[in-house]
Amino acid sequence: MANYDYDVLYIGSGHGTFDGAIPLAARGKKVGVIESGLIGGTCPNRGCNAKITLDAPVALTRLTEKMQGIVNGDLAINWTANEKHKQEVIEGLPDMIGGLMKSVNIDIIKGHGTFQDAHTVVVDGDAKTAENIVISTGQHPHRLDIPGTELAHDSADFMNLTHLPANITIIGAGYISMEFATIANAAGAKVTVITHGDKILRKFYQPYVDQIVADLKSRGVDFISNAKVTSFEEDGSNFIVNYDGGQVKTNWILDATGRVPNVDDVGLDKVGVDYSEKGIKVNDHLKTNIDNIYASGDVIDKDQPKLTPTAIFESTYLMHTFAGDTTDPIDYPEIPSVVFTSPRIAKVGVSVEDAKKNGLNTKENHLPNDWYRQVTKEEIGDNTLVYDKQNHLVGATEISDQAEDAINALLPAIVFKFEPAQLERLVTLFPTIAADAWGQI
Ligand SMILES: Cc1cc2nc3c(=O)[nH]c(=O)nc-3n(C[C@H](O)[C@H](O)[C@H](O)COP(=O)(O)OP(=O)(O)OC[C@H]3O[C@@H](n4cnc5c(N)ncnc54)[C@H](O)[C@@H]3O)c2cc1C
Ligand SMILES: NC(=O)c1ccc[n+]([C@@H]2O[C@H](COP(=O)([O-])OP(=O)(O)OC[C@H]3O[C@@H](n4cnc5c(N)ncnc54)[C@H](O)[C@@H]3O)[C@@H](O)[C@H]2O)c1
Repeated sequence: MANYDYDVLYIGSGHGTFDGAIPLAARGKKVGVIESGLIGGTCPNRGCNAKITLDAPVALTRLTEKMQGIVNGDLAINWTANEKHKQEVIEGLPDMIGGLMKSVNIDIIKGHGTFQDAHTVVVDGDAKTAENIVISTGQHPHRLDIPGTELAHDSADFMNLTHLPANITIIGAGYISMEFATIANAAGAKVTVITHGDKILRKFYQPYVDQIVADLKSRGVDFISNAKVTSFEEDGSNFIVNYDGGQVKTNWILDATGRVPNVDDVGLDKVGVDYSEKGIKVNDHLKTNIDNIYASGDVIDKDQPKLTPTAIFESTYLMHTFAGDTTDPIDYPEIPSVVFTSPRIAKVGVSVEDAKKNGLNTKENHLPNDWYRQVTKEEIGDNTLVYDKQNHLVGATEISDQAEDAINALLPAIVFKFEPAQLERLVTLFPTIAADAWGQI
């Protein structure tokens, strides 16, 4: 067998890599990780962790708003202090993740990796060879191809703002648009959202999305729908967003029109790896069309949501493959997703739409009728539970302040198809959101 530098070499150090690479190296495999940016990739440095830190005061102000009269006094978010706190929370993460890698003798190779051949990746002129290579290069923000596109900013720029612009215009109607519209509005910015269709958060249950949009509108967020943005212009120190039906003057533009897989500049054509604009094509073993080259995380062209838990599941699956634990194909469980608006919308499993199409039973609950949600005077809250013909819970979606935790609590029953007798043995703490999600309260 050829003498390679590594058993497994990963390009990229995000969740698509490190959750699997660390236990793999701990089991004695020689592992290398190439990273051109911050160790840990998007989620810790400019994604989930940063975003949820900025969101925490939003959730707090929403709670105190509802409790006015019981607690007195308005709260205001100090943006500059919030951004600084976010930075304090995340700035140690690359060293922490890098430290975990080094503790199991993973070589961290700083620089941009490109394939030279199927077993060789070159980083700044240095060739690194490996028996197996995992492409885990993630995605980057999509930018509108219009005049003045360079005047807009992306999600990372938003989270690094040390001062909040008075007026922000957001293009797009997905996760980033809705989460950042919520955060910016709560911190005092005038927010306008421009969408090219009339569907917001199109992958989430629309009656719940409508409630989020109505709430944001009541808080002063403007929505301009069915608008094709045609250009951005400078207007002194401000900007103009031109669209087919008019224009918006603004201090700051966020282009939130999606993310694009990092498939360029990796040398994929050189080694003949198949890919498209949706990402790298893999089989049910996460293997590309080249025998020893795999892919993991957001860069894969897949039906599963491009989220951190999916990337963790894939890197863990590849760890078991490379360690020799399994030759089975990957078997994805139901993967939950949540949009961290305030309130949140979360979901897992069979959607309400599919349930209705397929004649499955659905049970709708209006949560403000539930005493536990009355504790915090929750006003916006609904969930729909979906049951199969044998009465197993197979899907759930919820809009509420703690929808993410409610869905997490229901997850085991959905993934493992718990029987009623098993449910009886699940004794949850009381009173808690997990108990409430099960209808035990
Ligand atoms: C604003 C935002 C908020 C998000 N919030 C959530 C959330 O709340 N929950 C959730 O589950 N998901 C969230 N996500 C998605 C989540 O961040 C991604 O699904 C996850 O980070 C994917 O991990 P990955 O390892 O596939 O890619 P990444 O984390 O993007 O890692 C890829 C790494 O590869 C490196 N790289 C690329 N090309 C090369 C090369 N040629 N050589 C060397 N290195 C290279 C990059 O520098 C990067 O560090 C969010 C994303 C964004 C942008
Ligand atoms: N809570 C979370 O888990 C979370 C939060 C943020 C981001 N993410 C991840 O990051 C990804 C990227 O987020 P995102 O919000 O940028 O993408 P998205 O795919 O959720 O939304 C993109 C939006 O841009 C619109 N759009 C696309 N092209 C356009 C055009 N030419 N003009 C106008 N609008 C256009 C789409 O219709 C859509 O509304 C998500 O898909 C998700 O995988 C997850």
